[in-house]
Amino acid sequence: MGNVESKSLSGEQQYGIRKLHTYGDSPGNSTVVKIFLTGQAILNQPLLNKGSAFTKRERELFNLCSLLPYQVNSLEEQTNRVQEQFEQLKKPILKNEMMQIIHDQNETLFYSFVLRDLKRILPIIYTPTEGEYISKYSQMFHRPRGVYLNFPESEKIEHTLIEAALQNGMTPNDIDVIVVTDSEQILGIGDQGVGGIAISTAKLVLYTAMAGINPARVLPVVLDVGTNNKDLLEDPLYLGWRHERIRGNEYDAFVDQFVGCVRTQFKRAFLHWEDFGVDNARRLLLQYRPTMSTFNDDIQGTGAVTLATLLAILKITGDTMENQKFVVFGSGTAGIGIADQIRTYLQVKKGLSQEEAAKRIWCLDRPGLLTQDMAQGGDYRITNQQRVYARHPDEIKSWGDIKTKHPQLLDVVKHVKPTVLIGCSTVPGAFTEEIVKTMAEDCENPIIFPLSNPTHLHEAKPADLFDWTDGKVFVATGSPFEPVQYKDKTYEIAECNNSFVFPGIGLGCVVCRTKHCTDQMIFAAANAISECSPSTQSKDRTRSLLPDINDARNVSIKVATAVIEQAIEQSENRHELLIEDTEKTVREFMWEPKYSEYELMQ
Ligand SMILES: O=C([O-])CC(=O)C(=O)O
Ligand SMILES: [Mg+2]
Repeated sequence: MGNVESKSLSGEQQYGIRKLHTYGDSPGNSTVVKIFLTGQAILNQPLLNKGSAFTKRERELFNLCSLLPYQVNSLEEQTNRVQEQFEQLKKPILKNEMMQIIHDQNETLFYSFVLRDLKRILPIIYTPTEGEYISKYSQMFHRPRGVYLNFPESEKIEHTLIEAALQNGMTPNDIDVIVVTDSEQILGIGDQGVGGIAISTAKLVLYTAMAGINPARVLPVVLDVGTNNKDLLEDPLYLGWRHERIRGNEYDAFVDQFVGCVRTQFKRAFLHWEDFGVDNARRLLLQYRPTMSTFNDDIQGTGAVTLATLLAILKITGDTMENQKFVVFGSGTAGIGIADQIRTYLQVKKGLSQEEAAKRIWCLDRPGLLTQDMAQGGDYRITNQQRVYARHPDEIKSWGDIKTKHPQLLDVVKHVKPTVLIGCSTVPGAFTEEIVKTMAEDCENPIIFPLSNPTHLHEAKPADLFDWTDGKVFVATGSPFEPVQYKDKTYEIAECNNSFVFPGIGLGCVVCRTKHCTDQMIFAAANAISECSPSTQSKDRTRSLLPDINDARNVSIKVATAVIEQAIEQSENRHELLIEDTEKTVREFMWEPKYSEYELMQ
């Protein structure tokens, strides 16, 4: 990483406590930023570069006069230019590439454009286009972004992380959010090796855009522990460590070294886990959750936004969570994460026992319905987290006519008569017409969420779900979909993506410096989102079940406030805050894309 100045500084001063630039102590916008760099070096720092917006005074002060065209632009004018360039490109992947170039040149300008129409830009810089970019990472690579922690260089972990913070003009203690992936299960597209760095970057872009986390105070991290993706291993352009995935004790020690460094050096950071494989995601969360402020997006984020959408629907129908029968199709990280979130909600909020709560949830995976006899050996290895939902064989016997070894989705729908069907299977088209019609026969308001990502992996298309249920369905999807025209009405489709919830949860945890991220805090977040549902607020089913993405910043304020209030109630806050001031404190914490004034650091 880095340039000559930072290397010599950090060498002299053991990672260099002297910063190249300083934004002041406030996480929000600083009015004056002091900078040690001049000339080209300042233009090469995307967090500092203003491009054509450097004022004449700053051009003199920092030796920039001959390095920039004469005209001085405002941020608004620069954003208009980006807009024109963006409109000229037709293919989403090219737009994505263009956005990366802007991001690497000038972060303020990047966020100014992103926030102009977040709803339109999000599918370009996030799901689904970011998935395409990740799968082509080594071919499309222009320049590095983020922190690459490579297994063969494990002795450098601490140095690399601290150096990355300094590059941003921060000390480790200033870092608010770290997103880490090991890329084993990226979205629904599996093991992507080093390319997974781009999911960490994309999630952090959302923290900044949607929740105002200062972009200088974040670190995107990939743990490159090898890859089992044959195509990548055979690709001569592949940029990651060409080695099969490290497992077992060596893997655990590497992760532990990383987390240990976060805990000891990055004391204020909220650690967000993204797209780990099913065997590691929950295990690591459970291991580290008791001792730090940490969160797994695929388990808790996806679970929380699904819960928020369900709560919004139940507010419309007047029904209750404990009355529902849930079928979860696809029992990987996200599927079991959702099941767990629903179950824990029923336990904590509705007073059900674990057994009573789990009984309301039927989970299927590749072989079919998860059953207890499956757990006693056989051809499918059921995990401990899935075991909670495994059904008693007697229940299946009572169904009689099952032709396959394990009941399939249609059998389950026929016999269970679910009210909620959730897809996390990455099996496109798995919710067939027959299955959906069977469900709708016995159910007044079928709730169907095909959540697999990206778009081409959805279990059903929203338009078909309306057709097959005579318009009775409540739908939410994992990737964005166009509104559906059914009979004389147009229905907005809610994107039930964890992007609605993680930025606000992270913001809340960071503002009050919570010791842990508890289940109660996640329920508070889900409830806050359900209260912002346009459909619920207007009692109009054609409106989206989840808030408009362009309203994301306001939603994040509500979510963060709810999280902090819950944290205070549980004495989890390390930062003293008065409940009355919470929302104001949250707002003041938030960074906005606007230029600060620059002074020379002496
Ligand atoms: O990134 C997204 O769009 C949602 C998510 O976490 C996943 O699919 O793994
Ligand atoms: Mg994910």
